[in-house]
Amino acid sequence: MKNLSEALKVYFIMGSPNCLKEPVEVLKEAIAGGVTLFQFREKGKGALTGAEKYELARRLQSICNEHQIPFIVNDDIELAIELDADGVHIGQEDEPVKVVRERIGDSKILGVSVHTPEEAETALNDGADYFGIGPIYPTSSKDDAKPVRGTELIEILRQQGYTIPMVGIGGITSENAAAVVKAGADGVSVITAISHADSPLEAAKALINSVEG
Ligand SMILES: Cc1ncc(COP(=O)(O)OP(=O)(O)O)c(N)n1
Ligand SMILES: Cc1ncsc1CCOP(=O)(O)O
Ligand SMILES: [Mg+2]
Repeated sequence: MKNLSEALKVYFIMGSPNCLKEPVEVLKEAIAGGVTLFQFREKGKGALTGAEKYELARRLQSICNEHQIPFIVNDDIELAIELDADGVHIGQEDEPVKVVRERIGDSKILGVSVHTPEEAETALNDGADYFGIGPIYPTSSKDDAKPVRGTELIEILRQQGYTIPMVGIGGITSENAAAVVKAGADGVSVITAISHADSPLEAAKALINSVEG
């Protein structure tokens, strides 16, 4: 894998509830458009469970593997271990960072959502490899999202000297992505901007262009 900061440039997150067409097609197009990292987040109304969830994860993972795109699993540590995924992403309401780091080992990527400088310090000390920060802008993809705070926390953490890779998340589009990177993020993570686009390929390309400036 290239370095993590590069891999976080355009981080596509998706599960079947986010897709207007076949998830496999959406992911293939997003990869053709240049996304650099993928998170399997099978969550929300109509989300698959059990064998169906496992099967979809496996199919999406094999597409990622074919294209050397790291495959990250959201929340479900069991699934990540079973699939030998490249990493996991957890939030403050998920299993503790320390426990997850022990379970997945040092060679896997561990992403953690942080909303305050205190959470950032703890997550870093407990083994996080990158921070997910948001919602930066209003989002309709997460019912229990915290209040929107713009790019403030990214700026604060960079001012405090944090060098850990960071991505912004929440309501990010090709129109506002550049501001997130300007604030100090290594990249942007998006669901809708790609999964609901008429052309996920063109949407991914536009995001890459905005992030690269
Ligand atoms: C890259 C990235 N950042 C933040 C999140 C949100 O994680 P979390 O707070 O655990 O919420 P859920 O996604 O589990 O609903 C993320 N998934 N990815
Ligand atoms: C998972 C998550 N965590 C904070 S906002 C969000 C949803 C991001 O989705 P979108 O890119 O569609 O706003
Ligand atoms: Mg979570």
